[in-house]
Amino acid sequence: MPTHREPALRVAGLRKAFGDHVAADDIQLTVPAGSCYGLVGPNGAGKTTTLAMAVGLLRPDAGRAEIFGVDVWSDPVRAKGLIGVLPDGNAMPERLTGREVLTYLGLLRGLPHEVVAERTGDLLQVLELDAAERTLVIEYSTGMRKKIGLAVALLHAPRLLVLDEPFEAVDPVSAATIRAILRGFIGGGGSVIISSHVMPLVEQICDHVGVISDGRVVAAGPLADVRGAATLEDTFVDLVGARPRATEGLAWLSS
Ligand SMILES: Nc1ncnc2c1ncn2[C@@H]1O[C@H](COP(=O)(O)OP(=O)(O)OP(=O)(O)O)[C@@H](O)[C@H]1O
Repeated sequence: MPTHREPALRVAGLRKAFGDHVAADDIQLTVPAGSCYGLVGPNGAGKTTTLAMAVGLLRPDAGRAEIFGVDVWSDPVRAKGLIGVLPDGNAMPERLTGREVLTYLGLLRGLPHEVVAERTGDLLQVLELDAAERTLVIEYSTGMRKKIGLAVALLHAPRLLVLDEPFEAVDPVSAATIRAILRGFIGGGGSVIISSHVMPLVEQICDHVGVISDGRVVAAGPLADVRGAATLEDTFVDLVGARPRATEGLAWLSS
């Protein structure tokens, strides 16, 4: 039986290879309940692969993942009921309006009609998607897609939000709205994991951080412990190895 003392997410020994390429290798992460956890790493480091395995979207070659103590792979229905996921790429019904998407997915999750209607109205308003009431998702901008994805993730009032690049392609005003929603969610007892490349943002909203490089966790823990006296950006570059490329190779750019 899960208890409040269980971590929001615990993964151990997670591994995934695509052909010869090991995208995630022996990943260990613990996300304390009530925390905002930033998963950072360079392009192709394995963040999306790790999160997809952690939430039951991608079957690992080895290892386990637990949400509040519930095993994602042996008890998927219970585990998935505890989480709201904003996946990378975000596939969703496209020929529906935002309101229709939320209504459809809310009813599919078994929420009562009046609850779906109330929450849908609230989410569209708070995320400022209500002005695009007649717009189909297929016509949404990338930032609007992130926002409707976040609304879908929040709709069933999960205990843990897992958000892959929630701020990518989102304008500063919408980013501030999303940050406020996440703060409110954590203030209400929720837990959040976000993957991001934007270190100042992770530093601003996260209290824990995990750094992934080449499919491995190279640092993890409370933000203050991981970054020490430096900025997260500097720590990150130190940990993953700065690889500045000589610009002489682009000499043709100089006039
Ligand atoms: N379905 C797949 N088939 C083959 N290779 C894959 C697949 N998914 C991911 N990979 C590879 O696994 C590695 C890790 O990818 P992943 O998307 O997890 O990285 P990431 O840290 O999320 O990167 P980014 O920040 O660029 O989104 C990359 O080398 C990627 O090319």
